[in-house]
Amino acid sequence: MAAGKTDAGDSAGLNWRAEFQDSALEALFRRTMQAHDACQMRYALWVAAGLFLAFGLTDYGLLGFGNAFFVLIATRTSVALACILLALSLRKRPALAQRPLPINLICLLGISGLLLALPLRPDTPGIQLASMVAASMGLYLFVPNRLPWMLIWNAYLVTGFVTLMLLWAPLPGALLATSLLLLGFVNLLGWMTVKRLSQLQREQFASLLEERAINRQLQAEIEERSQLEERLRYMACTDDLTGIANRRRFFELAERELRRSRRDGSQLVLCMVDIDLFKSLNDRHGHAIGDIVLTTVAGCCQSVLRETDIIGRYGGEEFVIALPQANLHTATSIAERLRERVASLSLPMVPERNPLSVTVGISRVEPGETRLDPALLRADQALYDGKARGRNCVMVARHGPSLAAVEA
Ligand SMILES: Nc1nc2c(ncn2[C@@H]2O[C@H](COP(=O)(O)OP(=O)(O)OP(=O)(O)O)[C@@H](O)[C@H]2O)c(=O)[nH]1
Repeated sequence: MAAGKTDAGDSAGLNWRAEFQDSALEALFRRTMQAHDACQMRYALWVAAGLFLAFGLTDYGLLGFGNAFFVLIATRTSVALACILLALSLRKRPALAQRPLPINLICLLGISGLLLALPLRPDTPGIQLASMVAASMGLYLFVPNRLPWMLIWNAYLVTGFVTLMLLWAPLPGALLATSLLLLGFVNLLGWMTVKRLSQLQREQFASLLEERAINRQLQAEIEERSQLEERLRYMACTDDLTGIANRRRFFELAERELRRSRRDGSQLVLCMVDIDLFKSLNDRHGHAIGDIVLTTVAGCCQSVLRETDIIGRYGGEEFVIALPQANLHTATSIAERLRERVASLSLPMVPERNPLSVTVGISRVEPGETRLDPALLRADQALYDGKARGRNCVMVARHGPSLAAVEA
C-alpha cells in the first residue's frame, strides 16, 4: 500500500487536503470512517446547539426583552433546531456526515447567526474576537474530512467579522490589525492541526491495509504449505498406481494392529495376494494394460474388506492384507470372496478362456510373536504352495511348533 506510506512525516501519497491521492483509496477510507465521523459530528452538533441556546440567556441579560433579543433568540433557536435535526438524522443515516450539503447548511446558518450577534449584542471587541476564535477552531476540529469547505467557511467568518466591525463598531487600526493577525494565526493553526490529524488517520489506515494484505498473503502461503505437506504425506504413504497404502504405510498400520492385538489378546491374520501369470498378461498387452489390471485387482481387494482391515501394495503384482480381530476361518472366507470376485471380473483385455485369477496365502500372527515377519513369511510360503498347486486358490499356512524357530 504505497499510497499511505510516509517518509519521516512527509505526506507522500496524500494531497494538500491531507487526503489520499488515490480516489478509490480515499473513498474506502471514508466508507470505513463513516460511523466514526457520524458519531463525532453528532456530538459536535449537540454541543453547538447547546452553546447557541445557552448564549440566548446571556442575550437576555445584555438586551432584555427588546427587538434585538427576539431577533437573536429566533436566530439561535433556528440554528439549534437545525443542529438537533441533523444530529438526529445522523443516528439513522450516518452517511449524511460525509455529504457536503447538510453540514454546509448548518455552517451557513450558524456562522450567519454568529455574525448577526455582533451588531446586536453590546459586547466588547475582546469578547467578540474570542467568540470568532472559538467558532473558527470549532469548525476546523469538529467537521471531519471537509478541509476545503472549512477554509471557505472560515474565510466567510473572518470576512464577515471584519466587515461588520468596520460598519458597526470601527476599531482603531492597530486593534483591527491585531484581530486580523490573531484570526489569521488561528486559521493557520486550525488548518495545520486538521491536516496533521487527517494525515495521521490516513497513515494509520494505510498501514492497517498493508498489514491486512500481508496477513492475507501469509495465510495463503500457510494454506499452500499445508496443502503441500498434505500432498507429501499422501505421496509418502500411498502407492501411486493403485491408490492403496504403500509397503511402508502398510507396515506402520499393521504394526499398530499387532501391538493392539498383543494388548487385548485378539487375533491378527495376514494375507498375501498375488495375481496369477501377470507377467504373460504384461508381455501380451504391455505395461499400461498391466497397470489397469493391477488397479482393478486392488479395487477388488478393497471391496471385500472392512474399514478396519488394512491393505497395502507389497511390491510388483503382490498385495498384502492385515485382518484385525479375524480368525483363520473368517480370513479364509474373505480371501475366497476376493478370489471369486477377481475370477468373475470381465476385462476386455483378459480372454474368457483364460480369466484373471489370484492366489492367496494366509497366516495368523501367533501369540507371543512380536513382529509381523514370521506370519508374513508363512503367508508367503502358503502363497507359493498355492502357486505350485495350480494357482487361483486360497492356502492357509501350516501353524506348528516351528514358530519359535521361525521367529528366531
Ligand atoms: N504393469 C505392471 N507390471 C508390474 C508392476 N510391477 C511388477 N510388474 C510385473 O509383474 C510381473 C510379475 O511376474 P512374476 O513375478 O514372474 O509372476 P507371474 O507372471 O504373475 O507368475 P506367477 O506369480 O507365478 O503366477 C513382472 O512381469 C513385472 O514386470 C507394475 O507396477 N506394473
